[in-house]
Amino acid sequence: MSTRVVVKIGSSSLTSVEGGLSRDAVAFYANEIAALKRAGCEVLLVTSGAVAAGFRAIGYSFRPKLLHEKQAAAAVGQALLMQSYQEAFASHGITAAQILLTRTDFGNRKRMNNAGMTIEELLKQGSIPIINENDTVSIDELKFGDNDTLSALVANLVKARQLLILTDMDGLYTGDPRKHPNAVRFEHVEEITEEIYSIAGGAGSSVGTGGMRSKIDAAKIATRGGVPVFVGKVDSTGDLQNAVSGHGRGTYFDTRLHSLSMKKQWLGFMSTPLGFLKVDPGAEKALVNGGHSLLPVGIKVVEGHFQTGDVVEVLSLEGTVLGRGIVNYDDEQLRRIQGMSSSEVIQTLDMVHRLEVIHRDEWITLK
Ligand SMILES: Nc1ncnc2c1ncn2[C@@H]1O[C@H](COP(=O)(O)OP(=O)(O)O)[C@@H](O)[C@H]1O
Ligand SMILES: N[C@@H](CCC(=O)OP(=O)(O)O)C(=O)O
Repeated sequence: MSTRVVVKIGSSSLTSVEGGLSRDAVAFYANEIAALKRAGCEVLLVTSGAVAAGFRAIGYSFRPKLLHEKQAAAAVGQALLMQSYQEAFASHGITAAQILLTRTDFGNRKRMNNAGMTIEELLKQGSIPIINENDTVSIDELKFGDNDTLSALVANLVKARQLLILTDMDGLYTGDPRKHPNAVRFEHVEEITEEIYSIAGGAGSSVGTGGMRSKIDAAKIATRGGVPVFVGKVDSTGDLQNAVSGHGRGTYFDTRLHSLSMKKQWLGFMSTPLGFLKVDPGAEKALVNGGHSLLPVGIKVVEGHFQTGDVVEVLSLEGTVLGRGIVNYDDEQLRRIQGMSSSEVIQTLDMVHRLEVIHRDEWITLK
């Protein structure tokens, strides 16, 4: 069986000193990926670089800061980026395919399955799927924000054997090495704890977005879905193969012993919550530590408009996200019964299908 890997290349690894797209960098990564394919791997590429490739061509002298300028630059740059990849891969006899996705594509199972089937066919034909965020339509809640999260969702979708997030830093350090020269690198991270989050900072360069923090977010999504992750640097011939075989210059994140089902992955990382519930400490404990369902009695605040069967996010009274679940009531019913005991609920509503607001089987803890 061939090894299926997802490689994510960030803007910081693709830009020249002047801030534009580096064709040499594109050619280098195409060489590395072609070598991997020759060694029997199926490779998917998630790449940033559209803004970098397009901002000069559209007429800006600097990388734009405003959202609509970035989107316009990305629209010009995406075509140039693909042209570069197409040329680079063609020299290895590999056909490049473009796939543009947004967060809502993952929130909708049909669209997600369609993306999955297209990718499978491309891989079967030996092409390389090249994926970027669809910047034209991606704003605010539609946005992944950075391609790290996108790469993790893609890795889970295609059940990759490994996700390799390539960046300008050779892994996760105990602090951002740009600010803390004595910081030490982690070779392995077994579990992504609060402490790991606290040491991961934002983007180090003017071209990257999200920094190490968004890579940790991505590693969490992928490892919970059963895909191990490498975050590090690939800048010499053979580095990518070394990274795949466990000898890369970077940090390896291990998978959780029990990975989440696709249903729970969807619930936790791909769905779009239509409402928010704030719960008291008793309900928080029951949901997060006790493995229990959420009952009306623990609900303090109901926000948003949702129907039975929609996804809602549950927060503590202080606003910490505890998790997500599929709700058994619409928002109007829930406003009437919030804080009530089960017997009060039965007296209040004409018909009660299920007493639990969220059943434990339809819940994922995110805290
Ligand atoms: N604890 C840390 N360890 C390593 N790098 C860190 C850390 N905290 C923040 N960073 C920064 O994250 C940057 C990589 O993220 P980013 O600039 O978004 O790159 P990319 O464009 O590849 O996604 C590094 O250049 C580094 O300055
Ligand atoms: N979709 C945007 C990239 C967003 C971005 O900068 O991501 P990254 O460099 O991976 O942190 C582009 O192609 O320019």
